[in-house]
Amino acid sequence: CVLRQRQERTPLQRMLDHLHKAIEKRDPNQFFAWPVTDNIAPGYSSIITKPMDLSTMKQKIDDNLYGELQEFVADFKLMCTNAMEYNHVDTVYYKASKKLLHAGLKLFQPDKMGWLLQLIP
Ligand SMILES: CC(=O)c1cc(-c2ccccc2)c2ncccn12
Repeated sequence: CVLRQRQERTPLQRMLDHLHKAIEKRDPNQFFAWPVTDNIAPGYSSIITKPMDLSTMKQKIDDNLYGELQEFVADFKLMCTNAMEYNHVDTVYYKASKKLLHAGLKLFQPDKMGWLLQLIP
């Protein structure tokens, strides 16, 4: 097998690592940590066509699949809106996703991102 030498983290990857950690901290129950399975959420895979979760987002950062910040933000929004689509408004999951969405979007605001945006040449 070809030994893949350790790839250097690009400035964008380092910034996304930071944002990913900040989002994880805002999901203390780890509702968004792993893909939602049909076992825990009946019919999920037939209702949600584009699933997304934090472990998948982490893997995409590591595989350098995000070309720019907006692609990361889009996956974050997808993860939250999926939960608001599948779960009824009076569930813990709906409420947690709404709260996480607003907390996350505050993170991405330029003024909050100031020093982070310096990282990208
Ligand atoms: C994110 C989401 O929709 C979700 C996470 C979970 C979940 C529950 C416990 C542990 C981890 C995730 C869940 N359970 C039932 C229905 C929906 N969910």
